Amino acid sequence: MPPVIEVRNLHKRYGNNVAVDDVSLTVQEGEIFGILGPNGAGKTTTVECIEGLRVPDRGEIKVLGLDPHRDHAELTRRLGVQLQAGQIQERLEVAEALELYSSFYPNPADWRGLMDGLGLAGKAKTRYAKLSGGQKQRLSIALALVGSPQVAILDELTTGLDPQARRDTWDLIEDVRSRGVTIVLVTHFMEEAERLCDRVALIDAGRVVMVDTPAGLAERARIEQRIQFRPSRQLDDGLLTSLPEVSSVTRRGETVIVSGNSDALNAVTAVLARNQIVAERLRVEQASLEDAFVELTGKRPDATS
Ligand SMILES: Nc1ncnc2c1ncn2[C@@H]1O[C@H](COP(=O)(O)OP(=O)(O)OP(=O)(O)O)[C@@H](O)[C@H]1O
Repeated sequence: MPPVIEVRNLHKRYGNNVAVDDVSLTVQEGEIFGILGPNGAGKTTTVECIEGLRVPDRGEIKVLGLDPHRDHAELTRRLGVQLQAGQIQERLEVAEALELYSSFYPNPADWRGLMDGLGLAGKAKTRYAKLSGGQKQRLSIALALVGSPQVAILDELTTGLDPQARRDTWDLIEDVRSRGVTIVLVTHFMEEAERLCDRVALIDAGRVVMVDTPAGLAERARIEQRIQFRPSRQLDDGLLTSLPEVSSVTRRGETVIVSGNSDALNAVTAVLARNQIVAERLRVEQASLEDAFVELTGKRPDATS
């Protein structure tokens, strides 16, 4: 089956500023595909080129076999895009907005169901301008899905939502995917990517660093284990940093955090035993997507540029 989205050697600059240097990626039908990267990495520019909102300087893009720029009108009917603030009329009420946008599409979704699913039923008669930030966000998700798109592109899906609304939105996205919709998700939230995405492209400085499953990325970052404990008495970090199995030792308050390969736990406990130190509140964690992000880009996912 041909990929739903195919991006080859995308390059886009704004004046002298190269926003996207060389991005290639493919998204298969029915996937939830994540795009992760630090601030300014070129994620939004990449998806705006995919949506046909920006014209690439170089490279090729095909979405559902169409050219996003040349076939923009056709693609708009088949692609769901989250509208940004400013693109929705302030005076429209929630139900009016959903009804209006659903009328633009040949086979719209049940907009009342979307309104309920996104917890907006109580706000049906509220004007857009009077909604809270989280409610505006939920309406923008509903509007992205109201046309029953084959592909939905969601940029910063749950930014501004409280934890419960975020989880409800994840459930909704999984439900949408189970109906065969292909989803591209730009996100800063590692937990979101781990929970939802089948594959993730990690983008840094306008280039794709790696594409893999969230677990695959964590593994490829080669941080296999993280060990946390509180030593029962004073511990010289040098005892641990000198171990070949250990790559780093840091401290958070009284807690010692050791990263290392899969033999690190045995090596660390042996050293502690030799020095009559008990590892209290011992916890061993496998590497997360966040660890991989930091390892592969040298930046934190929530850092501002
Ligand atoms: N309209 C524009 N005009 C000029 N420069 C821009 C424009 N849009 C983005 N840029 C610049 O292009 C680069 C990539 O921006 P882009 O918004 O694509 O990154 P991003 O990964 O989505 O970042 P963020 O996570 O902060 O939203 C940045 O240096 C940004 O300042």
